[in-house]
Amino acid sequence: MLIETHGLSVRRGNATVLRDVDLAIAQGEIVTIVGPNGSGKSTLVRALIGLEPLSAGTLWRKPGLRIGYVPQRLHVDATLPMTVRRFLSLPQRVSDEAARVALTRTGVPDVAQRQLSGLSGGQLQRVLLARALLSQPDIFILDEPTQGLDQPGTAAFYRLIEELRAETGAAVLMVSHDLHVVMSASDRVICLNGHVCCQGAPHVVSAAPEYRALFGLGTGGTLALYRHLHDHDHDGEAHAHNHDHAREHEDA
Ligand SMILES: Nc1ncnc2c1ncn2[C@@H]1O[C@H](COP(=O)(O)OP(=O)(O)OP(=O)(O)O)[C@@H](O)[C@H]1O
Repeated sequence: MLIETHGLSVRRGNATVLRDVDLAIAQGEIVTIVGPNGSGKSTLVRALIGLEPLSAGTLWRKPGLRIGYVPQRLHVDATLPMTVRRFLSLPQRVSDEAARVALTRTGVPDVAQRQLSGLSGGQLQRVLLARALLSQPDIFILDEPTQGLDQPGTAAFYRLIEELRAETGAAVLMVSHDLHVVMSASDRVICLNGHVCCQGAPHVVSAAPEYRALFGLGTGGTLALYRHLHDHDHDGEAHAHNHDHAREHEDA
């Protein structure tokens, strides 16, 4: 295992944002977290990285685990001059050659001397991925890395993630709202709503007629998928836990 949690909980003020989360990520697998807005996906990712203190439970990371984190958003201050090349050497200095190889591998070979603030959304995501790649991670952790990209851009980005997984053997943990990605590119799907509502192999979900009817519905489809997973028993392959219907309806 690379990362394992037991009973992980996170509070913010009086609110419990995450409660009793048990999960484990093994080497080389692609795990996708889905869930409605505000269900704690980003908080979970940040907790796994060590950016959120736990209020209860345990978090174990393999000793020496290297994480390549691609955040949901990077707020680039346009008044702060910063070339892509310099950015790639933060916090750890990398050679020109390593930077060139990483940018080429992520499909943006010509941006090294460009200002970070002048990149398109798609270029910036690839630069962030190049930076993650440079840390030679055991696991990539990506929080909605394709937010703001168009459909072809999104598809190409996820193909790249899969290629990198195959080439490096790194695991991938990502938050995604894109149903096609969840179904085609994940080994395992975790549904979150403040706690783990259910998890299982995507084929278990995609085999269901209800899911087929939903496939391709776009943004509405994610929540529908999420409901579907709650409403059906998948022969024990997905584990249903108690879940918070009031919250679900509120989010709908
Ligand atoms: N900095 C913060 N201070 C206080 N509450 C916060 C903070 N960040 C998030 N929260 C709250 O924690 C809960 C979980 O937020 P989180 O961002 O983890 O959800 P999410 O599933 O990633 O949502 P989204 O799909 O909208 O990105 C929400 O109720 C949110 O309002």
